[in-house]
Amino acid sequence: MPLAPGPEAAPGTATQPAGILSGRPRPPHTALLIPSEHEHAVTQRLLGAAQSEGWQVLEALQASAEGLPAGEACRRLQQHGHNIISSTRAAPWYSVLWSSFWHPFNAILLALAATSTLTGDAATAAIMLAMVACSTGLHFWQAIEMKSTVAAARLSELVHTHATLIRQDDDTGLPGVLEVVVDQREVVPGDCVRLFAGEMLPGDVRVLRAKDLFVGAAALTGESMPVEKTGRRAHPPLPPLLDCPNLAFMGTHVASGGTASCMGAADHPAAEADSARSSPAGALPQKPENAFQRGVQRVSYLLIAFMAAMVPLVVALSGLMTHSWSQAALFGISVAVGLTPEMLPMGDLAACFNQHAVAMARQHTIVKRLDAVQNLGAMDILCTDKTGTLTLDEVVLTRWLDCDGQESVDALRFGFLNSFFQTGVRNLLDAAILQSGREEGLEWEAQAYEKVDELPFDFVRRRLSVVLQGDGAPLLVCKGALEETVSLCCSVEQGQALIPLDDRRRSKLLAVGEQLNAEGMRVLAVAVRQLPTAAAALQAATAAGTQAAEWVEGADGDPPKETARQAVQQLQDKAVQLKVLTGDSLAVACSVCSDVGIPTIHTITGPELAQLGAGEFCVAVQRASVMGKLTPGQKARVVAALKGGGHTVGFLGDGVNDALALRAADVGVSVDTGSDIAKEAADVILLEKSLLVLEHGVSQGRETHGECCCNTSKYIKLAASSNFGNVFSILVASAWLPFQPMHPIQLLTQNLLYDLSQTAVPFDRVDASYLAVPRTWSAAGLGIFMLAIGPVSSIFDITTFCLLWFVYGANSPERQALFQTGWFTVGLLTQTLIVHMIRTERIPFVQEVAAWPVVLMTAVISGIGLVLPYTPVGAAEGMVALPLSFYGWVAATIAGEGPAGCGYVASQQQTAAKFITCHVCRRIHADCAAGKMDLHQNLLQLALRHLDHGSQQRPTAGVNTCSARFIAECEEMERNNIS
Ligand SMILES: Nc1ncnc2c1ncn2[C@@H]1O[C@H](COP(=O)(O)OP(=O)(O)OP(=O)(O)O)[C@@H](O)[C@H]1O
Ligand SMILES: [Mg+2]
Repeated sequence: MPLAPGPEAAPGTATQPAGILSGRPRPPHTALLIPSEHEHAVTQRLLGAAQSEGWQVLEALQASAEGLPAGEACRRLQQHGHNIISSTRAAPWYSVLWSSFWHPFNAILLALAATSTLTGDAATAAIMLAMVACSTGLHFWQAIEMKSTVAAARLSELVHTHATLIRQDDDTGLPGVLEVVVDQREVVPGDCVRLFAGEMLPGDVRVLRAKDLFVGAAALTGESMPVEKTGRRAHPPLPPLLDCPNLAFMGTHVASGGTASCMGAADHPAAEADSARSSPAGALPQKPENAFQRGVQRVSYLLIAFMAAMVPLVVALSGLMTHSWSQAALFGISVAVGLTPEMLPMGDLAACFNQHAVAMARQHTIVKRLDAVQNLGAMDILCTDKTGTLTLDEVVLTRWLDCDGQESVDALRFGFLNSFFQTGVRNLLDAAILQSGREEGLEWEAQAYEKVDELPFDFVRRRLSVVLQGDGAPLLVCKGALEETVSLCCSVEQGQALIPLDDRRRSKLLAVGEQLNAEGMRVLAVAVRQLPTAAAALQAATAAGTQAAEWVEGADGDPPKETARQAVQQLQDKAVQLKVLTGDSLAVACSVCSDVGIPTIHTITGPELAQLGAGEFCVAVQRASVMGKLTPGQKARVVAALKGGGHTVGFLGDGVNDALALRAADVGVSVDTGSDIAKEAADVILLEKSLLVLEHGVSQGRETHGECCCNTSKYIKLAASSNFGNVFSILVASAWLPFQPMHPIQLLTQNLLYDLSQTAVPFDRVDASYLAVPRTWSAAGLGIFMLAIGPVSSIFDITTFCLLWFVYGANSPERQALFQTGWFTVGLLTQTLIVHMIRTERIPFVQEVAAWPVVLMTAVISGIGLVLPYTPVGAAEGMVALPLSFYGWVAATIAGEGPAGCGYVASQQQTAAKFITCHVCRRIHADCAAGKMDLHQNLLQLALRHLDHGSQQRPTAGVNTCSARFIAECEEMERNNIS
C-alpha cells in the first residue's frame, strides 16, 4: 500500500507517494530539492504505519482492502501528480555552478593566488583569479550545455514499469474484483498493490498480507540476501526504518514470494512455506567495473605516476640552480598543474555520450548509464537469451500427449490447473497453456478446486507445484522441464492403470522429448499425486522424491524471428561473436540457432559446466557458442569468465533469471517488456526486443566511442605527451639556466590556453575504418606517444633555448623576460598546432582538414598566444615584446617539429605494432598448438582483433602486411583443421 506524502510536502516534490522520501541514502542533488523536515515527517509517518494494524493504515489513507474505486484513484492522481522520483529532475543552476567551481585545478590556483597576495604580488593573484573564473565558466557552460541529468530523466521516462493494483470497478460497484495492470507512474497513495517475483516496488509500501514474501534491498541497504516481509504489526522497540519487517521500499524488488501480495484478495492465499529463496533476483550484486571505467582508471594512474616522478625532480633542480626554494616549490606546483589535463573532466565525455544517447533513443534504444553507449561499441561478445531475441516470443501449445505419444486431455487438464493456480513468475508458457485449456473448455474445472499451497517456479529446480483441494484427497500437481520432472516420477498412467516407470520407459520418454526439442518444440512434463492430507502433499512437493501417479507431456512451439538471421549476420560482420545462454534445453536452443545462422558445433550444458574446474570452465565457455540448461548463477559466471578472458561482454536478456548476468556484463541490455528486475539490472533498454535494434545500437556505440573516446584519448595522449616534453625541457633548462625558464604564472597561462584549445578535440571527425571493429578505451599507445613526441618537442625546445641564449643574448637573470616570453610563444604554438598533424596521416590542411571547432579553437588560441606579450595582461605576467626576426624562427620550429614528431611517432608505432603483432601471433599459435583454442570458432575473431591491434596503432604498410599474412595463415590452419 503506497503511503501518501503529507500535506507538508513541498510543491513539486509531492509527485510520488513515497520512494525517495523515506529516509534512504539519496543522490546528492536531491538534497537540494527535499527539505529535511519533510523527510523527517515522512519517516515518522512510515514508522507510525509500521506500528499500526493494517486496517488502521487503510483508514488513515481513506482506502479499503478492496482497493480504491477507479474514480477516486483518478482524483488522487490529479491531486498528487505522477508517481515519479524527484531525483530525476535537473539539479538547480547554483549547485551546477558550485560543482564547476569546486575543481582541483581551481583549488591549486586559489592557493597560488593567496600565496601571491601574501608576497605582495597582486597582479599575479589577479591573473590567477581570472583563470579560476575562466575555468569555472567553461565547466559551467559545459554542464549546462549537456543537461545530461534532464536528458537522462526524459530518456528513462520512455521505459515503462508496471504495477498490478486492486481497484474497485465504479461501474459494477463490485469490490476487489478488478486486478488492473497500470504504469507505475499512475500508482496513487492508498492503492493496493499485488507483488510478483521479479517486480520492483512501485512505492514505499506497508505490507498488509503476505506469505513468503522476500524482498531484495541490496540497492538501499547493501544487504545482498533478500529479507522476509510480513503483514504483522511491529512492536517497539522498532528496528531502523529500512529493516522494518512490514515496510518495503521503492527501489527494492520482490525476490520471491508466490502469492506474496502486499494486499491480496481472499482468493489468493499464501505460498508454500519453503518457497524459492534462492531466487535468481534475490541477491543482485553491485555492478562490477566495466571496460570503460577500467580504461579511464589506467590512464589516470599513468598520469599520476608520471607527475609523482617528474615534479620532485623539477623542484630539486630548480631550487639548486636558482637557490630560491620557495620559488622552486611554486614552480613545481605550476608544473604539476600543467601535467593534469584538467580541462577534460568527464563532463566533456558525458556531454558527448549524452548527445549520442539522445540520438539512440530515437532508434528505440534507451541508455540508462551514459558510458554504456561506448561499451556497446566496444563489445566483442554478445551473450543472449533465446526467447524473444531469436524467436518470436509467441508461445503456442501445440500438443498435449500421454506417455505413449497419444493425445491426452488429462495432460492438458493438469497442466491447466497448475498454470491457473500458480502465482509466481509470470510466464509465456503458462499463458499458452491457459489459452489452450480455455479453448478446450477446461476453465470450469478449476472452480472445483481451491489452492492450499504453492511451491513457486525457480530456475534451478525448473519446476513448480501447486497443492489443490477438490472433493477428495489433496492433489499435488507439478509441472516443469521434462528431465527434471521425470526424474521425480516412479510410475506412469497407461489407460486407467498405473505402471512402474522403469529405466527403459524413462529413456523412451526422454527420447520422445528430445525428438520434439530437435524440432524446436519446448516440452514440459506434468506429474500429479494424490495424498492423504494437504500437509503430506506439501511435504511431497518440497522433497525430492515425489511419487507421481501420472505422467503427461505437452509441447510448446516458438518460431524463430525472420529478422534474426539478418541481425546475426550483421553482428558477425561487425566482429561481434554471438553466444546463446539459455535455461531451456540444449536441443531446442540448437534448433533455433541453426535456423538463424549461429554455429552449433560447440555446445555445452549447465550440468556439464558444473563438473568443470575454473580453468576448464573458462576454456569451455570461450569455445561454446550455445549453452543450454544454465541456471541464473551460471549465466552470470559465464559472462564473468568471458570478461576475464579479456573480452568486452554484452548480455541481452529479459527474464528474472537474467538479472545476475545483466549485472555481471560490461553492458547489460534488456527490453521494455522485460521483467522489472532485468530492466533494473540493465544499462541499456531496447524499446523493441530485436537483435536488429541492438545491431544499430552497436553501430552507434562505435560512433560514440570514435567521436567521444577516440578523440578524447587523442586529447589525453596529446596533453600528456606534450606536457611530458615540456617537463623534460624544463628539467634541462632548470639544470642549465641561472633563472627559471618560465614564470609559474606564465606556465599556468600557457597551460590554460593550451587546454582551452584542446576542448574542441572531442568533436573532431573519425575515420570510417575505425568503426569496423570493436574498440576499447585503453592506455596502450599513450606511453609511445609520450616517449616519441616528448623528446622530439624537447629537441626543438632546446634549439629555441640556444637561439634565445646565444643569438638574442637572453643569457642573464636581467634578460630572463625575453627568454621566458620567447619560450612561452614557441611552446604554446607548437603544442596547440601539433594536433593537426597527429590527428591524421595525411598532410594537414592540404589533404585533410580537422572539424571546424578544432580549426577555430586552435587558430584563436594561437592568435592569443602571439599577441599576449603586447597586452597589459602579458606585461603584468612579466612578458616583453619579441624581436620581429624571432617569429621567423617560430615558424621554422613549427614546420620542423610537426613532421619530425609525426615521423618519429609513426616509426615508434610501427615497431610497437610489429612487436605486438608478433607477440599476439606467437601466443595464438602456441594456444592453438596446445589445443587450448578452438580454431574453427575463434580464429577469424582473433584475426580481427589482431588486425584491430595493428590499426589501433595507426595502420602502416608493415602492420597491414603482417595482419594480412596472419589472417591467411589462420585460414590455412582452419582449412587444414576442418579437412
Ligand atoms: N512456468 C513454467 N512451468 C514449468 N516449467 C517451466 C516454466 N517456465 C520455465 N519452465 C522450464 O524451465 C526451463 C527454463 O526456463 P526458460 O526457458 O524460461 O529459461 P530462459 O533461460 O529464460 O530461456 P530463454 O533463453 O528462452 O529466455 C524451460 O525450458 C522449462 O522447461
Ligand atoms: Mg528468458
